[in-house]
Amino acid sequence: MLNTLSAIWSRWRGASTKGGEIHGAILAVSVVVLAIFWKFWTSKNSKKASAPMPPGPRGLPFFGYLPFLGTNLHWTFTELAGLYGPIYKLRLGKQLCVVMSSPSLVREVVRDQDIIFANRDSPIAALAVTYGGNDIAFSPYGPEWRKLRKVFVREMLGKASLDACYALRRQEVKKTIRDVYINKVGTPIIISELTLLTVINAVMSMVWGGTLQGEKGTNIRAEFRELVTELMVLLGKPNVSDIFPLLARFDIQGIEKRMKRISGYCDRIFNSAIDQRMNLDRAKEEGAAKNEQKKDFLQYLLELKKQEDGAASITLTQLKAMLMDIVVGGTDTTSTVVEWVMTEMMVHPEVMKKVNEELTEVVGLNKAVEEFHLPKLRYLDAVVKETVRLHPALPLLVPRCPSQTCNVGGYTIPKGTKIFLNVWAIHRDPQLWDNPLEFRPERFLDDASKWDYSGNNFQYLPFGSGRRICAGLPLAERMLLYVLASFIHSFEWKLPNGTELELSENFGVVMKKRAPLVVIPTPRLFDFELYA
Ligand code: HEM
Repeated sequence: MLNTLSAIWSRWRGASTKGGEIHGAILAVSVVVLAIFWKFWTSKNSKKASAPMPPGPRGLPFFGYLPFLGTNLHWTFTELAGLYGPIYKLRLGKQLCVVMSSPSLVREVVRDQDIIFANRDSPIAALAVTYGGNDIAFSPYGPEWRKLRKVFVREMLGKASLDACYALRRQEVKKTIRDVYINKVGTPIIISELTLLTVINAVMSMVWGGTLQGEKGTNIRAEFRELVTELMVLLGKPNVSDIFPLLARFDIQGIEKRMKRISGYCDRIFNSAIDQRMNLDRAKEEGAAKNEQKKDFLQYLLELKKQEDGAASITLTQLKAMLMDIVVGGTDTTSTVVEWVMTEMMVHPEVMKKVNEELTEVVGLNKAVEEFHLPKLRYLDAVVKETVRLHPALPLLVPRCPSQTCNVGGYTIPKGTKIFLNVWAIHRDPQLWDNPLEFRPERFLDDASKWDYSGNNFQYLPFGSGRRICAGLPLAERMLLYVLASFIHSFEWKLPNGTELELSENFGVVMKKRAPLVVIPTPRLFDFELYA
């Protein structure tokens, strides 16, 4: 490079006459600046190249560490951190994985190098059910993902839109409470099933409001509950096709095939809802249908789809993939957290007592819970926060994948590595939390501003952090508290005689309780009109 510059310099000298000294000085300075830049750049790269790979277990040839993983991945990962430290690598078949479990490393990934790590390593099962990753959760980082996420977070889940569809959520929660009051008082109920159906009903109501009503609608919701349950199980299963891509075309476990079947079923329902909604809109334009007062998510999305050339316009496939994100991402997660909260309260009756007292004070025994009560339910909020500390619904978040080779914690992380952020371990780290295994909601009351779900405190990340933080957070927060507060305010919940409560976990894409919680409701409110 220096030779080339001196050649230009001598050619220029020959040609120049006046002002030669000034230009000469400029050129000399340029040479020095370029030389410094060159030195800096090469030394930076050589540092990068010399950074070692993280330590980690060797595993077996071909299989890597796969045979030793066990069923509870988050436990194995936490044990390995005890041996290798907060950042280590392991191979699962062909796939290189790096597991991190300290707030400072998480910070490097989701804050300092967020763009590099904003990609997903999408499993085949997820691609099969999200129209090839055309949704928000599994699409790669880029302009399309940014567009979808903006529509989702700002338009659909903005405050105005969530306020506008409160009536739809309320209607479904009330329906469940009425059903329990009429048909289930005194009988054992699997709380996760009751909650999942309530949340699916509420979410579907918000998604397509008035369409798909009546018996057809009821059947579809019941079927959806089963499909979502199966889908989550399949998503959480280690898939040979992901681990050994050469075998992917054989789909040995049949996971892809089953996912495609579920996806096909959902697609038919989405098409039917879209057709009905478009017919309704056409009728409205022609003046044949009454003006509807509530706008559901499908209407928002169809309006965006209509803006053929607009920067925010979306395709029909993207629209349906986003519906899938709401139905799948928003239902099982919420009902799982409700089950964990109820379980912890059963284990800690003194906590349940305090929640009841708060509800009596804030709402009153002569009224039903409304969403405007929620900000005042500070203790219940702390109970939920403590529950998701100990039982984060996604203990390893959704794995990320760097788009280029980079450096984290002084180690080289090659492009394409699958990154697990072990939030479960961070939430139970004794160096970060006093008596971490103790269930003590009060820890979240002391300094409420320090604890929220925004992902800015890297010690507490139940909804993730950074660009890929849960896109449904505003809705999740409302739905979680509203469903819980309504259930607890309306009924007293007791365990069937002789029940021995345990808190063991079942690892999956969403971490559930191994044995479902069974509880018996009795009415708590005096006025039976509140159940009507
Ligand atoms: C209690 C309920 C919920 C929990 C605990 C939860 C948790 C999470 C977590 C941990 C992530 C991964 C974040 C990361 O990688 O940093 C995530 C992503 C996501 N969640 Fe949620 N979620 C819940 C409810 C919802 C709801 C109600 C919706 C939709 C309405 C939703 C939609 C999504 C989407 C679309 C993503 C992917 C975001 C992206 O990749 O850009 N979630 N969620």
